Amino acid sequence: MGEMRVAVVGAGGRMGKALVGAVAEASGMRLTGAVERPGSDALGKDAGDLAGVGKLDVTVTDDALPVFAATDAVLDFTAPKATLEFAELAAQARIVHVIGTTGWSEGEDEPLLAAARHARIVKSGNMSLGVNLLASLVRKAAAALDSDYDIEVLEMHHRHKVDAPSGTALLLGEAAAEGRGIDLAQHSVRVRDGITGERETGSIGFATLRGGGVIGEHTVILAGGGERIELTHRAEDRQLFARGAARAALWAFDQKPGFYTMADVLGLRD
Ligand SMILES: NC(=O)C1=CN([C@@H]2O[C@H](COP(=O)(O)OP(=O)(O)OC[C@H]3O[C@@H](n4cnc5c(N)ncnc54)[C@H](OP(=O)(O)O)[C@@H]3O)[C@@H](O)[C@H]2O)C=CC1
Ligand SMILES: O=C(O)C1=N[C@H](C(=O)O)C[C@H](O)C1
Repeated sequence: MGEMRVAVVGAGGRMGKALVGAVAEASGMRLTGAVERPGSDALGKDAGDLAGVGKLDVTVTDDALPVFAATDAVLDFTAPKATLEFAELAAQARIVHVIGTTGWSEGEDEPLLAAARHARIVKSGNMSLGVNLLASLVRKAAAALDSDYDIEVLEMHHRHKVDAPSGTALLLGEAAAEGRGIDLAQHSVRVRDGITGERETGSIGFATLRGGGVIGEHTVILAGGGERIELTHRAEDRQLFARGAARAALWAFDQKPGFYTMADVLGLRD
């Protein structure tokens, strides 16, 4: 194979710009398309200039169809509604669709399973090696410690983040639930307010902080009688996620159509 052709959707966003930078610096791929929504200020601009990495001769467009028809992979960190639309196009074009979008409501991402019959989808709430390794550690810790150890997931992000709990917090909560052999949806406590009553044994709690420019910080706490274990990841640069997405695209190119996660890409499935 020659260089892989890669397009970025949401190219004017925080992650979109980081993704354009990651594709530009990666070997084995080149940027061939950049998409934003109709009305965006980014339309008509050069994607490289917009990302601060110099001209790449790729103009940002709102017409996704021809972009998808002329690319091998799409990197998509946008919003759930947009990602579902892009998934249909990626399935029609039978290409790789790397999805970092978070903020999915219960069942909303199910159409992605149908799209994965034709596309190679890699979806994860966090594309970093560190968080996916952390998820393995959380699964092990939750399996090793019984429900005398209360599990809480704490996260902090920048003031612009629109969804909570973060995709990463949910991924870590899933890992804890898997370790415990329970269903997260049945045992999660996502908000506490007022007279909540005592903590229910075996529940998995979530707490959300928002402020400033924090890229992403997550701690899983296992609190027992007389001791507390805390497993923490701190992201210091968005490029971490963008490089992970580029790596996922290269990996997925050689796979059959299907639905994959970063644990598959990184060989971390236990
Ligand atoms: N999995 C991971 O590793 C990571 C995931 N994320 C997730 O990525 C997503 C984006 O985050 P972030 O970059 O900070 O957010 P931004 O709001 O900065 O970027 C999202 C971009 O997508 C654009 N967009 C929305 N709808 C469409 C559409 N229909 N067509 C084309 N473009 C569209 C937005 O345009 P406009 O602003 O004009 O609406 C915006 O430019 C979030 O869900 C976030 O949680 C973030 C970091 C890491
Ligand atoms: O919105 C963000 O910024 C991030 N979102 C992802 C999430 O919801 O977990 C990943 C990362 O923490 C940054």
